[in-house]
Amino acid sequence: MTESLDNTPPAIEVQNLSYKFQDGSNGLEDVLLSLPPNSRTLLIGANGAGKTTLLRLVSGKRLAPNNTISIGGKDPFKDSLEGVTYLGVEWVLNAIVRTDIDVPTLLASVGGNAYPERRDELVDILDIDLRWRMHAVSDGERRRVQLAMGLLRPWKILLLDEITVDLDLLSRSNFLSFLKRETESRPCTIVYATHILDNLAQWPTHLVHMHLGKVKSWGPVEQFYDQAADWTSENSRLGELVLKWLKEDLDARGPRNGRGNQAKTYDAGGIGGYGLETYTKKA
Ligand SMILES: Nc1ncnc2c1ncn2[C@@H]1O[C@H](COP(=O)(O)OP(=O)(O)OP(=O)(O)O)[C@@H](O)[C@H]1O
Repeated sequence: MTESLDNTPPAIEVQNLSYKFQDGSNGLEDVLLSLPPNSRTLLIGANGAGKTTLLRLVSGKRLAPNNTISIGGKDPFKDSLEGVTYLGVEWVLNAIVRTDIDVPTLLASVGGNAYPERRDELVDILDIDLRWRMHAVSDGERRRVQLAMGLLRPWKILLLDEITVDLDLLSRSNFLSFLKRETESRPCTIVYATHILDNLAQWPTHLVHMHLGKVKSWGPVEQFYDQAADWTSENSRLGELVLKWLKEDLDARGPRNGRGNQAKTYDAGGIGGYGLETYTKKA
């Protein structure tokens, strides 16, 4: 049965969520989260921390144990919720956006004509040329069309699994501003897993820090920024916080393949400066 989230505040509640993959390995361990309606959450963690696993479970694409995930009071897997949009790798790889097809046809195929104002706004914000043919566009242009397709229907929950890597800085900034306006103007909630923190410091309302399938810390962003009050700018504050988390996580995880030298961290001279020239090995 497909249910709609129309009359429910889009809160995401996760309780005692543990998940094992088919091969028996641990995916998630005892995850607890409570993300309020209209929040914008950044999901932070090193490669392999469990971000995609969590997003796929929350989206209802994978079956989670009973009573562990609730979206607006409903189970996203059992109720196959309408209004939950998950944009991740499978969606990015969809072959249709590489065929010789024009943009208006593509947008119409995902319901664009039912939401003409949203369609036109997205075309504008993502700077899409309606004359493009999809087999002959750049990766970033293709991604912009895909984003317009993915965001067209007015979702209530948006789960983004790093899908902005191909966007130039201005397109990404416009896209993130659009998402922020959405959460400020209608009942909807966003969780965004990303490694790219440029110009993101003002964006999130909440942070979730994952490591080895566990949520190490989560909460309103102010809580974390308070801990980092002495950092100079907003951007370096978020960047430095995440760099600190990832270094701690690497230390906690320990060496791979039984070799000590692979788990060392390198001081890049501060994230704000992108000090690639000043790498110094730490013990
Ligand atoms: N189907 C699977 N079976 C077994 N292990 C898996 C499976 N899918 C993922 N994993 C493992 O689960 C862990 C978490 O993977 P996941 O894709 O959730 O990480 P992530 O935080 O999204 O990483 P990234 O930042 O690289 O996208 C990884 O160690 C991965 O190897």
